[in-house]
Amino acid sequence: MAPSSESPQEGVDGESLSVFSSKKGKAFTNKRVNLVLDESNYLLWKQQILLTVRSHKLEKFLTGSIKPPSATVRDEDGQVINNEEYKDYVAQDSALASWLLSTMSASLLPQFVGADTAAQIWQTVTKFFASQSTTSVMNLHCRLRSLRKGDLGMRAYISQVKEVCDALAACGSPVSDIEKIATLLNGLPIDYKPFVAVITASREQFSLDGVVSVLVDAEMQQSTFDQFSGMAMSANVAQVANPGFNSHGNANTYPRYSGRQQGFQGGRGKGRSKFQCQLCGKNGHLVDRCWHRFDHNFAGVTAGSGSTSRGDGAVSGAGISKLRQEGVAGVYNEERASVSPMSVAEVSGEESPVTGNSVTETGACGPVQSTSRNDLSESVHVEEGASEDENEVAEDDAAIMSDSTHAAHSDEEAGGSVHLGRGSNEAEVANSDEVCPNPILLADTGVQCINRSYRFVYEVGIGTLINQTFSYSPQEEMSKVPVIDFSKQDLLQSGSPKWNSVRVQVLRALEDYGCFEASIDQLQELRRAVFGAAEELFDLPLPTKKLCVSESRFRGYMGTAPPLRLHESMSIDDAHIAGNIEQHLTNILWPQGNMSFSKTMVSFTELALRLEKTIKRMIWESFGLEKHMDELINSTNTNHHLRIIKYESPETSEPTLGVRLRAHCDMNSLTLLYQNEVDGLEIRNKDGEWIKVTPSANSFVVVIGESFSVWLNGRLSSPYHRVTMNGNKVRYSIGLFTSPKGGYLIEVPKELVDDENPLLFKPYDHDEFMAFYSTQVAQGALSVGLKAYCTV
Ligand SMILES: O=C(O)CCC(=O)C(=O)O
Ligand SMILES: [Fe+2]
Repeated sequence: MAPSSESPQEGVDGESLSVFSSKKGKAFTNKRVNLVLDESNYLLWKQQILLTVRSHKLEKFLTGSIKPPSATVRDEDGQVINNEEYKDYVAQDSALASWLLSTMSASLLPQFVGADTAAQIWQTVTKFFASQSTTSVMNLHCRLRSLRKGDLGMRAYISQVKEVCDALAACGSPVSDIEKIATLLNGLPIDYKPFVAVITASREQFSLDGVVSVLVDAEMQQSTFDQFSGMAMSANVAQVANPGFNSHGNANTYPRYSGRQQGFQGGRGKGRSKFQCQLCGKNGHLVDRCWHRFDHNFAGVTAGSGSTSRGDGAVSGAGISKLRQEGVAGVYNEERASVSPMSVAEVSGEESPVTGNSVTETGACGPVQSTSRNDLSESVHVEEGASEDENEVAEDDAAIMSDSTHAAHSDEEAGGSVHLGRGSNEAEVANSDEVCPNPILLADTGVQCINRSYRFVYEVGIGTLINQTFSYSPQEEMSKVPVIDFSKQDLLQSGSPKWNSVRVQVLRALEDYGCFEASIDQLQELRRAVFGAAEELFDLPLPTKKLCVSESRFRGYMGTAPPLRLHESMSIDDAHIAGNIEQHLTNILWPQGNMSFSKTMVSFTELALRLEKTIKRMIWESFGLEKHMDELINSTNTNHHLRIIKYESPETSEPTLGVRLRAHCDMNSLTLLYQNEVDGLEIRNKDGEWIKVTPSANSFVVVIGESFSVWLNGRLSSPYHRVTMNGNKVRYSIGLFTSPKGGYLIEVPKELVDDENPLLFKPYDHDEFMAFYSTQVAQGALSVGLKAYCTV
């Protein structure tokens, strides 16, 4: 006979009742939080408690909004009997109350004497900290106002601001995002003025995370620029391409430009929609730029998603499954899921969380003279300081002024060894008889981590998987650009196992680094001749070299300008066209002829071109764009620009010791670089660390450019790179830079657009963009980079 309540369902809803079972209560009391409440950590404690309690649907017990059922009920005979539901209620409430007390430090416990229910305890704790807070609210506000960055690192400074804001929130005096932004900006040194101006003058308000992102990048730029004596910080502004704003207030005059503020938040990958922070769950930034990260304890919370975040930055519960579902590549573990502080884990191949289209690390460096079309077609080298001679470029300013978009994302996957099976998609792989990748691996450290191959299969859904074993070691993976062997490329047939195997590696390398080393045996045979020719060229008298001029800016000879003579280059457009090298280079420099020079450079160009085509084809195939192949190949068949660069050995007294070519992204589609034995190229990885590229004698370094990234709707990103040199040897490098041909509209293939991956970029003409870009730069405006230029 089921007892009926004396006052049936009073204040008790069925759903809540369902958790009253003592069984569940028991499970709940076992739930541990890793933080003990003391005088200093109320906010963190409260977060954890609330999330845990909510996940058990017991919040009403805390707030007191649930009323206990009647203690007695009448049975069918009208006899008063004890109400089982009441007993359950008391059991549950007591379990919660005692659990709450167990999360408090002993010094606080006396405050709770007499508080018997969860609601009473909650009230007491809230009051206690509120009353404590009132005494300190004023102090905290004063402190907030007086915070200054000073010599603190940017992250430490942001952490301080956050701490005080959190303390204020804990005292019931929350600080709005606008106030937080104002505080952050207010405490910056004068050097950051240009950035502050950009943020405050932006038509669309920056989000807090956007500001954090800008500041973190600004600091990095600052340190890059510190290496250049006498360089005005304001010069950097020109690189802060925040759509919708420029120093002349006229960036939006360009008709196709949307003016939407997406600067500082662009990024790499599939689509804005998935660009979601793993910590706070908000869209538009990833965890490394999340305001919530800036706690001492790396606290963060995904309130909306119901995941619990702990003081050590752990993300658990729903957070884990969310990360896993989305293929986030941070190292995590079921029990103690921690996202590495520096891990800007790629959420399904997201676009750069860091700088998007806005902040470049390069920095503008003074006026650019030419504004004509075709002036710049790859990374744009900008002069610092006026050079008297049109053909002379201040050496360190072969500084590159590109619409740099940096992809600071980090896939920190620890390793294991994976054997890929066959299958056309994830499901097939899973059903395959062959070994299929496991989504979770156990790394050497014993920590579970995401298996990159699994994610790869899942995301790319490639048609045929190759039986291949990949082994991962985190150290190796993050410290060295991948090397891919193309030596048998002539034997490679699209679709052959060898081809597919290389293709997989290419895609992965580009996803992870935006570049790789392509080793190709044939290159070794050309090596001596190539660098002999380069030496011969730059050894020519200056007046002879200056004979090589071009209508295009940054073509022909660009020499060094005093006082620093550390960089010169010779460039030729359309190097792939038969006879161009001989006609426009050799015959000018050596009127008497120089067959061996021509032959060497032609052979080199041919080899590079073959490789370039192979790589492009592989990329398109990886994204299922085969049917566009002819069109795509055609559109990039021209505009192969060959540049031979000489980096003079540094002089020890030289103030800019180190950086020879500033950090930049290439704006063209693909760059192939070949260097002599003197290393110097560095690539910035997803963790923001510079890693040395030490290519072998038979390797090209292949770097993806912005244009390709746009074409692929943001699927791959162009990496920052730079050249640093400290030795006493001369460095030569030769680059083949491929750009889309002018007059051709680069349009994102419809295969790359769907609900998950909305169209990010409008069709654009590369030459038109370059003309627009160089005009902007010449005007000293904030440069709108390629992605901002054609963003939807
Ligand atoms: O010399 C090198 O290795 C890099 C050159 C480069 O990045 C460029 O010219 O865009
Ligand atoms: Fe470059």
